[in-house]
Amino acid sequence: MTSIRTTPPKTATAPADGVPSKAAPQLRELVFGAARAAAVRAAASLGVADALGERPATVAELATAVGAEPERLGRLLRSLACCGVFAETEDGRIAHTEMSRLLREDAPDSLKYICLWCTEPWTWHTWPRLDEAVRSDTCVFDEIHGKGFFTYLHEDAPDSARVFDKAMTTSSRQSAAELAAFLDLRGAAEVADIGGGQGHVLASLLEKHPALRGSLLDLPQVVANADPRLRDGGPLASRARLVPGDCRQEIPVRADLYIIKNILEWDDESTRRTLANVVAAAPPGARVLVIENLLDNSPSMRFTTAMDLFLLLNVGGRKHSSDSLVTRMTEAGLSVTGIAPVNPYLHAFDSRVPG
Ligand SMILES: C[S@@+](CC[C@H](N)C(=O)[O-])C[C@H]1O[C@@H](n2cnc3c(N)ncnc32)[C@H](O)[C@@H]1O
Repeated sequence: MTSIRTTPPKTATAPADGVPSKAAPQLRELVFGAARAAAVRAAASLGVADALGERPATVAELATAVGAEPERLGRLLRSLACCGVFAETEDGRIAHTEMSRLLREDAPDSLKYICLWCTEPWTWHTWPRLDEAVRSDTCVFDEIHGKGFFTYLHEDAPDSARVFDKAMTTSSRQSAAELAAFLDLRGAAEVADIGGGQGHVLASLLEKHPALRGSLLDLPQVVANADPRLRDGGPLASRARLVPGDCRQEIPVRADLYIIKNILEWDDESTRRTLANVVAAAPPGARVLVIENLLDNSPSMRFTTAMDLFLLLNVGGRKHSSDSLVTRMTEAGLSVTGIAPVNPYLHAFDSRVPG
């Protein structure tokens, strides 16, 4: 962010040539964003999209299928249809749209768990304290719960932890194939995915490169539910090592390539310690690939800037710009050798450990 205008132009909200300004209705809609998010969450929790097939259904049929009160379900669906999530046919039935299909659990590109994760109960306690987070340097989530986000998830909110892991697996699954296609792994025999979630990215890489071996490091409760392909008895188990741990404490893994994808989004001290631990564990010349959605160069600034605030609240973290990531990697002693898009939303920062 380079500059912020402090005095808006006088014409900012004035009607132009008799055309009523859209500013007031737009602002009213904006402050009702919570109603939109809650409506998507309710539809996902009720399983409405899963209950609706390719043939349009009446609200009554859907209400029976999901165990809802028909008149109220109709109100929920009307509100969603206004935004393009479901549509009402001329004879008053409910039909799928491109967006409502994404709420189906069995959709190949399903966003069901991402929608649930972004609207989990704890989010509704943290958003009202955004002004506090902006005013101070405290982490709102830690203040409310007296413990860090991941500790809270695993100690106090196991259902939310499961939603989070499924959401991460969904987004990994969607980017894993692109990452496997993007990555040139010539010369790499050992890869380590740090904070690799349930291991979808690692499994995709091991499947694509039959001689490659790999380690998955994540929190113990996450690694315990790793992708079955990587676990004992799984087809990739003989080439996979599961490493439960805390990457801010230690990274007990030697590899030629370290992948750090969507991890360096927490507080700066955690980022500093994680990168320092990678540098300490890696052999000289090892490759370190940091993969992130950026605040610059993003085709979805509305999503990325919202996620930036979400991270500020729950982990005292942030989304990065190219410059801020390069600065942190360089400060850790890494030589950044290139930045390339993996897909329109993700960028890979390639670097080497000195030596
Ligand atoms: C945003 S997710 C990213 C997961 C995966 N890399 C991906 O891109 O899909 C963050 C991951 O960091 C893990 N994590 C959080 N704190 C950690 C820690 N201290 N040590 C290791 N992993 C951690 C979480 O369990 C989660 O899997």
